[in-house]
Amino acid sequence: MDKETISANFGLSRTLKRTCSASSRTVRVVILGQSAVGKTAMVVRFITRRFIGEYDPTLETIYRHDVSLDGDMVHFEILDTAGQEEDALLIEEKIKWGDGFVIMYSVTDRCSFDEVMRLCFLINHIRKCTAEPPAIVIVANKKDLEFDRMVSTEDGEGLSRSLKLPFQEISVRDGCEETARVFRALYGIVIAQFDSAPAPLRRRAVSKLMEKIPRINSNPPGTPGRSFSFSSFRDFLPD
Ligand SMILES: Nc1nc2c(ncn2[C@@H]2O[C@H](COP(=O)(O)OP(=O)(O)OP(=O)(O)O)[C@@H](O)[C@H]2O)c(=O)[nH]1
Repeated sequence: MDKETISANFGLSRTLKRTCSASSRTVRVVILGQSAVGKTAMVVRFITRRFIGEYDPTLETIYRHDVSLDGDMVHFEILDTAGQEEDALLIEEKIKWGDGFVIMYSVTDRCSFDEVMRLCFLINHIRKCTAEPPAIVIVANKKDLEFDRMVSTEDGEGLSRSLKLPFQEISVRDGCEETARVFRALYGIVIAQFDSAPAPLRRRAVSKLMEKIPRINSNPPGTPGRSFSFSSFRDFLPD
């Protein structure tokens, strides 16, 4: 890692800057999508700026990562889900926990695209009592694999229009900035909602189940602002 800090300047608008207080804010993000669409690769890219080719199928993990956004510190807690069919109660707990959601599919996998709609309805169903619609960004990954493409950009844009949700097509492998833009977009929506929601609706869900998910700190205690290298990242992984 050539930079000491991951201090992405996300170019937040002046309006958004005004709505963020100078103190740090915690934003919880849940990454959803079928297995092998690139969820872990995206989170690791965002945190380390590196693309790491192979992972074991995800053990659910919450990554904690502090980022400076135009002078404001944002404490991200990012839940990288396992991408496999799971028990309805577990998924419900995770959806209640999140402030914002990335629903990812791969342009090389039509089934993963079809899954987006289901996940979106699920989030909307579980979060239906909140004042604002849930903060969701749809992400199409692996656009570098043009020859294997099974889902066109137009398909993605059409889905985004019908669900009225922001959409980005990216390659986690090729684009570090594209990956950061996903988190910037989601952060913008979440913060705008935080600032407009009445205090009782801002209360966060706390559950025993969520406490059991292992945490990885990208900025280990004692080294504030330092990003972790891939080797230290592995050191943080649970056995
Ligand atoms: N070509 C290409 N491969 C990618 C890209 N993003 C991820 N991959 C690869 O896709 C495979 C799956 O990536 P993961 O990040 O493990 O996918 P996941 O969605 O977390 O999978 P689960 O943990 O099973 O839910 C890995 O081999 C990655 O290297 C991309 O943008 N382009």
